[in-house]
Amino acid sequence: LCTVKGSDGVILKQMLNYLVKNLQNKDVNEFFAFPVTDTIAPGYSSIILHPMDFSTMVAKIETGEYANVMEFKKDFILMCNNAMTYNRPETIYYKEAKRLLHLGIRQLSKEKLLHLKKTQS
Ligand SMILES: CC(=O)c1cc(-c2ccccc2)c2ncccn12
Repeated sequence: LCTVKGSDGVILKQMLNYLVKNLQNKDVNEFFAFPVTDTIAPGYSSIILHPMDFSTMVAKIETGEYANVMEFKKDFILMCNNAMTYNRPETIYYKEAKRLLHLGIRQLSKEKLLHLKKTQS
């Protein structure tokens, strides 16, 4: 049961869960599924000060930390930019981040979200 006040929170959560699932499906190697550790990426935590990954985004959706889609989009862009900062352009991680970023920006574009909102209501 959601009160009238809380109803938009439920709809936003549904929408964000739909969007994060769509984006995760594009990360076929699951490079962005979990936080990058210093073990697999030497010096990562001293180079990347604001780490982000899909599991963290999913947790933030559940705990209602995103007030709107724009805040969610910011974390997605942060996650891709981190990978394009730490990894060299010739690496698969950089390339995957660049591809994911472009696919995500398209999916999160205003017109796409407007259409999604219409289909939701
Ligand atoms: C996202 C990212 O920067 C990343 C993911 C990985 C990664 C590799 C294997 C399995 C899961 C994540 C990674 N490994 C070395 C250097 C960077 N990375």
